Amino acid sequence: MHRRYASHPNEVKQFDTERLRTEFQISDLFRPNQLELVLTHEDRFIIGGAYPVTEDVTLVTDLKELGVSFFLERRELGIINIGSTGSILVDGNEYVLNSKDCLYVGMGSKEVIFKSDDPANPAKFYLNSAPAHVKFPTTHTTLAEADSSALGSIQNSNDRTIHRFIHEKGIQSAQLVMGMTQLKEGNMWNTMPAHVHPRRMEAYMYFDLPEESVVIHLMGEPKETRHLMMRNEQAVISPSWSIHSGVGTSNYTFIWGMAGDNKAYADMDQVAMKELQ
Ligand SMILES: O=C(O)C(=O)C[C@H](O)C(=O)CO
Ligand SMILES: [Zn+2]
Repeated sequence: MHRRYASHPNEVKQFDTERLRTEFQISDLFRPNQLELVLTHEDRFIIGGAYPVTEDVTLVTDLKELGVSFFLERRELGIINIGSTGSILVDGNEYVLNSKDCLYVGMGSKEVIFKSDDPANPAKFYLNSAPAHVKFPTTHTTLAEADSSALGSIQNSNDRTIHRFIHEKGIQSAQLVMGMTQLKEGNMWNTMPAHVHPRRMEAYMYFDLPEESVVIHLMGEPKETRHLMMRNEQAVISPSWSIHSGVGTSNYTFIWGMAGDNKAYADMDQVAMKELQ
């Protein structure tokens, strides 16, 4: 498991591009037949990828890092499949996930195994995990069953659909909140006007982005913004004090995951456009 440390906004002001990428950007989440995990000290959130192609992938890590006897002993897990159909075995129970389905796995689940239906069209499982203090049932939600709403407009280049999977009024969790935003063709902006939520950290993972395209991700305090060039299937950590917004050279989809003091998706402190610098 890789590790990222928490940061102070005054320190981040001094970072050059390379340091910003080292601290906040996560590349190479999906390696064939591997599990990749990054633990950030921002709310001890874990961002990961499980990519079973010709072999199954099991949720295992160096447990010394977590101080427990199995991964989900004191944690919960959210999974969204960004590939083709696959399945997840949770303590022997099989859940079939089509593209863009979500599975929540509750605290206490001992064995989690990721499988692809077809090695020629493998599943790709994106993972978010947060510490948990209570067990909630393992729950599968399809994209059609998500709590979805339209946001933005073509005039503002941000006509998009927000799909909420794990949140206050959806799949129940201890603190994990997770969903996905799809931008319609010809729309490039996400989360502008920007916001912060000092109650929760957040991670974005951009995908469905053509190879030659980038998303210019904006982070930092509203009056001290920085940017990162994001490519397909890369994630970015957003500390609770940072905005998180982006503009692509084409449309794209991204998964957002949060952890912190509440699970209220709408609890955001909006930043007025004139405030941004
Ligand atoms: O496009 C958007 O706007 C988003 O998807 C916003 C994220 O869901 C978010 O930042 C939630 O706090
Ligand atoms: Zn946010």
